[in-house]
Amino acid sequence: MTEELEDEKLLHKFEQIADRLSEKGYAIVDNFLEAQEVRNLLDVLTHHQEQGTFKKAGIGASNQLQVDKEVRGDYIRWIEPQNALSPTQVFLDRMNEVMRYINRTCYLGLKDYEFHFTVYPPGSVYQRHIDQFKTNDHRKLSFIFYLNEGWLPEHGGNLRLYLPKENGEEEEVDILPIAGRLACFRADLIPHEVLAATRHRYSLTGWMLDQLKELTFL
Ligand SMILES: O=C(O)CCC(=O)C(=O)O
Ligand SMILES: [Fe+2]
Repeated sequence: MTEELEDEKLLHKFEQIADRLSEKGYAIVDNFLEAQEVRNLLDVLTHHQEQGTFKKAGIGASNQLQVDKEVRGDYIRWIEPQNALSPTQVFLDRMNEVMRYINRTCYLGLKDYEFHFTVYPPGSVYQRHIDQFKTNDHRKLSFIFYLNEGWLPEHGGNLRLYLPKENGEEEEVDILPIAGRLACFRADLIPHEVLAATRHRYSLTGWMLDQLKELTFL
């Protein structure tokens, strides 16, 4: 593929994200990275797992950490951009481009982002929640990038969004966590949950913030 055509395709993906976010409050884009780039990210995740650096995820802001298996069963490892391995850097660079594009078109005033690697063991869930902390509302957009090759509907593990409708009811949207798929939604508006899967479910999860990360404790 020529470089120009590649740029055009990428721009189209950014447009899709921005348009769908402003129209519907969520967006799904497939093949957000090349298949090989997705595989490289899964290799990095596996490497971090072998290092034993994943931790059981908690609920709420870090200073009121609570670990509750019923509510949330995933394991996470935060990314430190300054120490990121090159496949992770490729992902972060792409997210940076997304952030700049969204800022030019959606005026959300995004200033920074934070991401972690995520593993849901078989049978684990994340019960219905929204991603904005009560004590810290700097998370504007939520992003999940899935790394699961050969994922089939019978494996379960959907991300289920509950979209508010005008009549006060909700519309459910189910999203399979397939390799190369990026899901994003308004962190302040859209309740969602992760359903149990029969396989390990791998992803990168993160947020775009309207404040620099090092200031979000303010
Ligand atoms: O993995 C997903 O599909 C969603 C994860 C999620 O909701 C969260 O980490 O807050
Ligand atoms: Fe969430």
